Amino acid sequence: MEMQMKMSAILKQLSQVRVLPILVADDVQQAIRCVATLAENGLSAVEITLRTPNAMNVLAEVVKACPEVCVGAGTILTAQQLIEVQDTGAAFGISPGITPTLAHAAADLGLPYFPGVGGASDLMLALEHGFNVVKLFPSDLVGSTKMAKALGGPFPDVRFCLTGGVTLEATPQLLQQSNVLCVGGSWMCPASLIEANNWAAIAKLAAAAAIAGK
Ligand SMILES: O=C(O)C(=O)C[C@H](O)[C@H](O)COP(=O)(O)O
Repeated sequence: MEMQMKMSAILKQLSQVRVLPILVADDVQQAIRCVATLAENGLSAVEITLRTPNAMNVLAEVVKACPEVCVGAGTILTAQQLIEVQDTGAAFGISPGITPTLAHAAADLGLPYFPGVGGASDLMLALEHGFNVVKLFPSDLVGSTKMAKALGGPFPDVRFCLTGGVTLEATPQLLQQSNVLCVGGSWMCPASLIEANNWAAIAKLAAAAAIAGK
């Protein structure tokens, strides 16, 4: 599928679910079980961070095991990681920030990509490379909806995924800001519950998050 079509499909999905769970996992079976639990409870898109030694393998196996889920990769810090992410068949990539190298590489690869921004200069770099949907990170520290609203003045066509410090309680209000596409967060799949294989607890957190996104 051509990049623009892939991107449109992802944006449509994110605009429907509006809450993107962020998973840190190193064990393939736990990650598959976690992503399946999130999806069964209404969260049909997920970001798997590349923060653990086995994360790229986890990503590849989740992509294979959960074809009904829109699986993306997070914490992309290098162009090499972007290439590896595309090879896994992941739907999209996300970074906590933006560099010219990453922006060039993502544009060249044609992988749907959401760079991270913390302010206007980052956003201008993203726009130079054609990226107008970005992750605002760390959202709570750089002003959350106030920042998104302020950036909406000079950049009216940009939409944000607010990530970093987002909570269940804050979600409905954050999603009311008109240029916020979605929020991301790790609260519905905390490491302690994954370690404990407590899928029932994750199911409850996911269901509540899905409702908050409606
Ligand atoms: O590693 C990355 O690139 C990330 O994706 C960072 C995450 O977005 C945040 O760490 C999630 O923030 P919390 O919901 O506050 O845990």
